[in-house]
Amino acid sequence: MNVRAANVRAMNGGIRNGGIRFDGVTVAYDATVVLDDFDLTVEPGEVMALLGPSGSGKTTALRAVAGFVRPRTGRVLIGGQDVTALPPHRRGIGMVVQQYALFPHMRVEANVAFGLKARKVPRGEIAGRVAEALEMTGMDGFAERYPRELSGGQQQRVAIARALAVRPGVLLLDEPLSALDARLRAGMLTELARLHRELPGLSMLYVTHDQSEALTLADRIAVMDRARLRDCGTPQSLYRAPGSAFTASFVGSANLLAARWCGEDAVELDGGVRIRVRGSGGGEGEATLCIRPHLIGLGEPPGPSGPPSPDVPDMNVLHGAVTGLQWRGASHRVTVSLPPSGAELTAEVRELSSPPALGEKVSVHFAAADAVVLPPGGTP
Ligand SMILES: Nc1ncnc2c1ncn2[C@@H]1O[C@H](COP(=O)(O)OP(=O)(O)OP(=O)(O)O)[C@@H](O)[C@H]1O
Repeated sequence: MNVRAANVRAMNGGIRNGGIRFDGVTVAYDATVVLDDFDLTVEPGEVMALLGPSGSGKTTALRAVAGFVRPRTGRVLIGGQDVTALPPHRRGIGMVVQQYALFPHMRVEANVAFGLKARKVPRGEIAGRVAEALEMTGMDGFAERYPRELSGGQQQRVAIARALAVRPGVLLLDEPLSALDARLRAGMLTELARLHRELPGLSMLYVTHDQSEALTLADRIAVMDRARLRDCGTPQSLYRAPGSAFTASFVGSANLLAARWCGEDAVELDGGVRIRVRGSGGGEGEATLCIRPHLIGLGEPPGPSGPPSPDVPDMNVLHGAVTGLQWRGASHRVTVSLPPSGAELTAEVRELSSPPALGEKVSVHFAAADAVVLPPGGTP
């Protein structure tokens, strides 16, 4: 067995108590409730992303697991054990925050050893555990450096090594990549995905407001809004069938239009434009129509047997004028204003060789199956 495989095995052997449960957790500062009756379960070995706008309570939820804030009511369980009253160092967690938080006066190896010493790991074991954690994060060879002698990405790897050295059952990550530039971020995301594969027992709770990080890494995403859990599901399920306009706009980009039911499988936009929608059974009254930009085509839809035809069943064809055009390298984003209401739809299409001009009249099309109806509210 090579050194790396041996390290991975040793670390896996040390990971025991994965899994997190928030059981009705409320956190308040004076009269302000910042986490409100929060229930969420992270299974052993699962990566759960906490996604939501600034101030929605993501970091507070993480700090409640770490033991840095005390819930006013409710319990936090790690590996099935109620840890609500335990101090942070007895919870079996590792934590990585945005700003690395390495001790500047200590070499890398001392930084990584810090948590082991604090936990009174026997001296003879520490060097091996430090080497193991540095190897896991690709930082072997940097043990003698000071943090100031490392790049931002390298410092964050050391921070991850430090968190892993204690062989936690739970790894808490608070926007760990947000201080890095885009290229480094992509590399670190791949690294974290690899760690997740190599340490299948390790649960991760990952706070981010970057949905691409959540979509890439998470097994499930918990969407938070104003101190509450809004939605929770796999990235695919939240993307394809979001429960609300809020979730739709946070997980992927979405066209959200105010609409009203007008039949079993149709809604009407302001001004009477009728849209065939997914499913049947319908509803009543106000609704929000959600269509993902990449599911909208520009021009008339292709016909079933070659020539274009607007009569393809279950295809919506709308006509409007171009109000926005963005080139994004591999794609164009074309925004079209629909008369008479002026509601706007944005289509993301493969790069166009001759894009339409602003003001030009165009058609757009999308399948009924791609038009999802959500509860009302949340439209711009
Ligand atoms: N120590 C504190 N005292 C008072 N209010 C606090 C304290 N810490 C956080 N808050 C408030 O709690 C709310 C939730 O903060 P939290 O940091 O959990 O949000 P967040 O979703 O992580 O936001 P961001 O994405 O900006 O980090 C905010 O309104 C914040 O101002």
